[in-house]
Amino acid sequence: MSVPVTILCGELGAGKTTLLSGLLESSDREIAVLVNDVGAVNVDADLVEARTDLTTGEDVLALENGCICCSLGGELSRSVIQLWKEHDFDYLVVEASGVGEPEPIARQFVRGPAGGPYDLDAVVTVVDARRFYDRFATGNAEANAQDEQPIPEPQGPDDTGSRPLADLLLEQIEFCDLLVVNKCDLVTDAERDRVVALLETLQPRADVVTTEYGGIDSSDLLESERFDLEAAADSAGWKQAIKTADATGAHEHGQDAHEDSHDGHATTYDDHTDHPDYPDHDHIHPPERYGIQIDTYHRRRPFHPGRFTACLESLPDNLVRAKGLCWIAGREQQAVTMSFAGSETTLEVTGRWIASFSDERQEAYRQSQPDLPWDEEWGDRETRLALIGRNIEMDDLSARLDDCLLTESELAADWSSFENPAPTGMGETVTIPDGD
Ligand SMILES: Nc1nc2c(ncn2[C@@H]2O[C@H](COP(=O)(O)OP(=O)(O)OP(=O)(O)O)[C@@H](O)[C@H]2O)c(=O)[nH]1
Repeated sequence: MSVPVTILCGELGAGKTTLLSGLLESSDREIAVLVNDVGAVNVDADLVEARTDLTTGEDVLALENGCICCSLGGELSRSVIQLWKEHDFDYLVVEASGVGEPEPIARQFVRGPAGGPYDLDAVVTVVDARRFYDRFATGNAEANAQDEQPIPEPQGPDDTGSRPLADLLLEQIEFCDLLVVNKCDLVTDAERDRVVALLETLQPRADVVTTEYGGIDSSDLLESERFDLEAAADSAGWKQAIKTADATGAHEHGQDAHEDSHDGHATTYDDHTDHPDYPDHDHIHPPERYGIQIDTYHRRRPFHPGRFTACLESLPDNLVRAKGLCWIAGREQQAVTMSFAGSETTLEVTGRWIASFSDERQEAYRQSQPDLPWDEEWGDRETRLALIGRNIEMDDLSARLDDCLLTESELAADWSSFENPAPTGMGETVTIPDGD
């Protein structure tokens, strides 16, 4: 029988080890733990080893050579298979380092060799409620006054740096089955509720529990059978927002790309009203009183590279998350993914526009994707962004983005003559700091 696995993720210091230690103490199962920490000294392994009820002395296996996701192909699989062969246990918890992406780890247990002896049960992300609130949920001062909540004191710079770890934190939130909102002793009830509402927007599929010092019932965490790879990979709030916009016809099939289109589709959730396009869950959506909004921005006209990157340097404070594909003039081949997570923005080449391939290949791709929207002149090139914010003027943001689109005369100009900081090679990433 395969051994169930829980992957435990979360920011550095969010409380993963605290939660795990409590779990090892309270559970009567034989739990093996795989810890991956960054840094030379593996503090967590020592701590967890001291508490684990396995007795061989090798119960906690540490992947010390850097990051779990970099050593994934080989070391992780080898380690867990070796663990399985040499020890007797009935559950495995993988504590990912605070800088590990959960998806590649999860894939190892689904499609990799570790998928044989193991069965991935759930991906759990621990969130530090205080830090999350201060970073993402405060909104503007006016909004806080409306909510009659004191404006929290700034916490000062994070010892881990706020980015790209903020981006990674959102990815950990966007790819998980259970969110544990820890350190609730450090927030007020109202702050905690806002954090929960925002998390439910960012990851509508996950269950959310709130804890202090990781105090969670082991049955909530182990053998929950929550994991579903495809659903997890597809369930991020921003992806759902883009899908919803598509489903509600916000798409312009074959529209003249020279014509400005304003098809942004804004959603502010009503209390107790289920979103029509989140099929697989039944919890209440982020209520309107928290002022959380989701919008999509879709245009079939390229951005001017200079104006667009300047705009990304000063995105509104209340924008929590933005992600999606961008069409940037001068990058006619590259489909660029823009990702904003609270402070900085990254632009990464994540693919090629189908329209940049030979006619033959275009035809083959289009046949395999008959629903792909296609413009006579520009093909599949387009910008399609999901925007998630709190008390934010989405129309103003859309107008600011529109100002970055090429003007009529720029459309007719030589786009390669524009100064262009956007990345060029596949996988290449450019980080644009917040200039404010
Ligand atoms: N106030 C408060 N402190 C907590 C809570 N949970 C954990 N801590 C403290 O936060 C610090 C970090 O907790 P850890 O459990 O080591 O966090 P971690 O996520 O394992 O950290 P890394 O291994 O560095 O990624 C420790 O000092 C804990 O005692 C909580 O609910 N409230």
